[in-house]
Amino acid sequence: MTQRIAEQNRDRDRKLAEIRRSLGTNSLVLIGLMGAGKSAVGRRLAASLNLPFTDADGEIEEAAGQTIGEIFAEHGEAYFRTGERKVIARLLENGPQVLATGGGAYMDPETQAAIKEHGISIWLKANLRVLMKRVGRRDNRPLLQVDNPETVMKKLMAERNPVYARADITVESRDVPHEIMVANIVDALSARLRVDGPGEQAGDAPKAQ
Ligand SMILES: Nc1ncnc2c1ncn2[C@@H]1O[C@H](COP(=O)(O)OP(=O)(O)OP(=O)(O)O)[C@@H](O)[C@H]1O
Ligand SMILES: O=C(O)C1=C[C@@H](O)[C@@H](O)[C@H](O)C1
Ligand SMILES: [Mg+2]
Repeated sequence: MTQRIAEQNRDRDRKLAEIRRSLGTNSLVLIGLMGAGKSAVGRRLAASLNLPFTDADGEIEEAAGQTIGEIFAEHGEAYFRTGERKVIARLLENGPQVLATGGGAYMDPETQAAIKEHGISIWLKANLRVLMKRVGRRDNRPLLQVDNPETVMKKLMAERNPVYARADITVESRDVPHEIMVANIVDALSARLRVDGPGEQAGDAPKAQ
């Protein structure tokens, strides 16, 4: 039994090292709807890979000196999207890292192209029930500050899921411990590496070291 656990640990460490090596200067970029777990799971994924973690929403707030709610209220969504595009383009220069994007970021064609060039995109795909349960915990998401947030979420799912589906990797975001989500992402990345080889993971930046 102890031997089996030791073997599993070795297998996991081997996968983590392979992923880390294959990235070169590219980033692992988490995309998906509000509540998918990009921030919470991304932070733990970065820790497992011994990589820096960056949260685009946090960086936007820092650059603006305002919360996302304040930016939406004072300047509107279009202004937020322009800032988001610029901040993510800048952050993508800082790989290797795990980068959690805001829910709408991947909908922007320029951002999508930049992610393709500098990273591996990972869609955390969750169903409506899971998302609504999670976003109910906080009121920091301006798009959901409406009378019927579930109607908005359904509309966003219909609009965005076909676009998120272009991601390099899709991982189902379920109500399981965050560490299980990390293991699922590591397995998906590792499987993709085996299919594509270490040199085919993302855009033009150097991959293997
Ligand atoms: N696998 C999971 N199981 C249970 N709860 C989770 C899981 N993943 C995330 N959560 C919880 O759901 C909530 C929302 O997650 P998180 O903030 O990471 O979402 P997000 O994708 O970053 O959303 P946003 O686009 O709004 O930033 C958090 O309280 C988080 O701890
Ligand atoms: O899904 C969205 O459009 C958003 C998600 C959040 O991460 C924030 O980026 C902001 O609240 C907008
Ligand atoms: Mg987040």
